Amino acid sequence: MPATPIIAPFPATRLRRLRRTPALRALTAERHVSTENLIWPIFVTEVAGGEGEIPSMPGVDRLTLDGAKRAAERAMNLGIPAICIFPHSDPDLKTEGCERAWDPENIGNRAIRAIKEVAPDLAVMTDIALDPYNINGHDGFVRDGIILNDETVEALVRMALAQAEAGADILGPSDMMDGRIGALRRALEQAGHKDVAILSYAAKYASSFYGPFRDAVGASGRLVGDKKTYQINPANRDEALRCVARDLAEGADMVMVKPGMPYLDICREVKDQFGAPTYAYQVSGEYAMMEGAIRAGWLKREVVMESLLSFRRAGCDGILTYYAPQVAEALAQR
Ligand SMILES: NCc1[nH]cc(CCC(=O)O)c1CC(=O)O
Repeated sequence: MPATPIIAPFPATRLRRLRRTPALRALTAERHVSTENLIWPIFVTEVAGGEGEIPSMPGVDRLTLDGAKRAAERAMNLGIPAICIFPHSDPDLKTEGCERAWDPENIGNRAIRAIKEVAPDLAVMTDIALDPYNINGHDGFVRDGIILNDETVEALVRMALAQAEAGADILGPSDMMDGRIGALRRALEQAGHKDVAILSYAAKYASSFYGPFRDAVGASGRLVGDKKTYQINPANRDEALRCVARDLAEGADMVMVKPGMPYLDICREVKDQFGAPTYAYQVSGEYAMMEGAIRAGWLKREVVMESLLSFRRAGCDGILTYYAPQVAEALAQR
């Protein structure tokens, strides 16, 4: 933007001139959403009968391993560049020690390999946090009600190495422990995974908008307490910027703001201050709000594209959204 926008007084300036026809509006559109901007989060289950629609996320299914392969093929055919895997793990195999988190045969790692088989060019992103494998639903180890930082970071490193070994392209640490990015980056270098990217959930807030996601991965009933001792207070902006600065300094390649729509100010600020590849996560609760209202007939489906444009306007390079395949299909039909 020029420092002083030049604007002649009315009637020389009539801003409506450029809004008059679709062609003029297209010519003057400042931002676009394209398929290349999308990352598609999917839920993969290993529980027999665990597949099917997630009640609080109508239109989103938990997938079997075969379903995940089909989703990957669909993403590839649509031109969606990346898919992000969230495991719905067997509740009987969740433990306090979270050992399954770094098991090469856990459902997340099996899904990475299965997807790479059918869609080798699709970027596969993962989630790094202990919650899918933790008996108490937290992202870190719990001792006497306290979430342990340093012990958790060691486990996250093991988890990350297993994911890199399985073929992940982008690792997504979503745990909010301190020092994890540096520890992950060092371990990846040492293990020869020099080109595995880290998309840090750098500005991740302690949000109630994650509710439907916790239903989807089967963590809702388990979570003891809340995540406020590690995720950011929604009141804070400076702290989020310090988190992003810290994660970039420790070796993150890309950064994320999460949730999305209630935190657009943070997206803009992060992009302006750091100029790094910046992503927003349009989380499960945002999906549920829009989809619920659309299905009730209270909002039109156009709100989806409008919401995605808001991220582009706020400076995001891409968006993790459950709407990715739908939006890609709509864009392909234009
Ligand atoms: N590590 C957990 C994780 N990874 C992504 C999400 C939320 C995604 C969504 O709501 O769509 C969460 C939930 C949480 O922190 O409790």
